[in-house]
Amino acid sequence: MINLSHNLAANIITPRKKDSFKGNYGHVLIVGGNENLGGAVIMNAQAAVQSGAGLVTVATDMSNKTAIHARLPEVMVMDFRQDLTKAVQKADVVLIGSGLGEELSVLQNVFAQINAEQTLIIDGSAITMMAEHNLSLPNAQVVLTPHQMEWQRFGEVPIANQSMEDANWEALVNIKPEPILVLKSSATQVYLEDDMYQLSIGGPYQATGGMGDTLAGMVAGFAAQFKPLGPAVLAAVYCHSAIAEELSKKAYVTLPSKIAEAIPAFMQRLAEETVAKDPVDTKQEE
Ligand SMILES: NC(=O)C1=CN([C@@H]2O[C@H](COP(=O)(O)OP(=O)(O)OC[C@H]3O[C@@H](n4cnc5c(N)ncnc54)[C@H](OP(=O)(O)O)[C@@H]3O)[C@@H](O)[C@H]2O)[C@@H](O)CC1
Ligand SMILES: Nc1ncnc2c1ncn2[C@@H]1O[C@H](COP(=O)(O)OP(=O)(O)O)[C@@H](O)[C@H]1O
Ligand SMILES: [Mg+2]
Repeated sequence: MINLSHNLAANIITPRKKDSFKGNYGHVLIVGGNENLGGAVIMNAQAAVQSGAGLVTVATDMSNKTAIHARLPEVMVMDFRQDLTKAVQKADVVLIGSGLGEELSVLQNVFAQINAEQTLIIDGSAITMMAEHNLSLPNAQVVLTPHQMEWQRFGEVPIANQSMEDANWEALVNIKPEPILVLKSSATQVYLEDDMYQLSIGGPYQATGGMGDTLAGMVAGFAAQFKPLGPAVLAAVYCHSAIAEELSKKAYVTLPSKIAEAIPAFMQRLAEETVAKDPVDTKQEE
C-alpha cells in the first residue's frame, strides 16, 4: 500500500510550454446524461474543462443541450443516439457512464468504436450496465471509477470485503484488459499495475451527489494532458480530495461545482512547486 501523496500529484503537473495550443492538451469526449441526469455530464464537463483539457465534447440526450451551452460555453454538444464513430475517433480520452441511465445501445456503440490506443474512463451507470448485461471491457486503456455498490455489482466483491486489498486484487485478475481501478469510498483506493494507492485526505463534506461525476471529469482532463496514464489518474484523485479538504476549512459541504471552480488555481500552485524545485529544467522546457 502506498499513500497517495501530494508529491505524486505535484510531480506530474508541470508548467505549460509557451508554443503549445489546444491540440496539445487532448480532446475529451464525454458520453452520458439521459433526460433526467443531465447534471452529471455538466459536472463531468466542468471538471474536464477546468482541469485544462484542450477540447471537450459532450454526447448526451438532446434535452440537455441548452443547459450545457448555457453553463459551459467552452463545450461542444452532440446527440448520443447519433453515429458516434467520428467523435470517438477524434477523442484522445472518452469518459462514459455518468448519468447514462439505461442507454445500453449508446454504451455498446462506444465500446465497439474505441481502440487500444485510447483512454476509456468508465463511470456510474456504465459500470452498472456492464454488470447487468455481462459486458466485457473493450480493448482500450481502461480506468474504472466505481463507488462501492458499483464495484460490488461489477467486480462482485461485497462492500464488506472491499477494504481488504486481496479481495479487490482477486477480482481484478479476472478483468481483461487490466484496468486501473479507482474504488471510491470514504477511503478511496487506486489499483494501478502491481500497487494499491490509498487516499488519506478528504472527508464527509464530499458526501453529495455529483462528487464522483466531478472526479471522473478531472480524471478525463488530467489523462488528456499528462502522461503516462497511471500517474495522471493518481494526480486527479489526489487533487479532487485535496481541493475539497481546503474548501472544507470554510464550508460545511464542498459542492462538486465549487471543487471544479477551484481546480485551475490548485493546479497552478502545484506547477509552481515544480518550477521552484527544478528551475533550470523547467526553463529548458519552454
Ligand atoms: N445530478 C445528476 O445528474 C446526478 C447523476 N448521478 C448519476 O446517477 C447514476 C446513478 O448513480 P447513483 O450512485 O446515484 O445510484 P446507484 O448506482 O444505484 O448507487 C446507489 C446505491 O448504491 C448504494 N451504495 C452503497 N454504498 C455506496 C457508496 N459508497 N456510494 C454510493 N452508493 C452506495 C446506495 O445505498 P443507499 O444509499 O440506498 O443506502 C444505493 O442503493 C450514475 O450514472 C450517476 O453518475 C449521480 O451522480 C447523482 C447526481
Ligand atoms: N465520507 C467521505 N469521505 C471522503 N470522500 C467521500 C466521502 N463520501 C463520498 N466521498 C467521495 O465522493 C465521491 C462519490 O462518488 P459517487 O458516489 O460516484 O458520486 P456521484 O455519482 O453522485 O457523482 C467519491 O469520490 C468518494 O470518494
Ligand atoms: Mg457516481
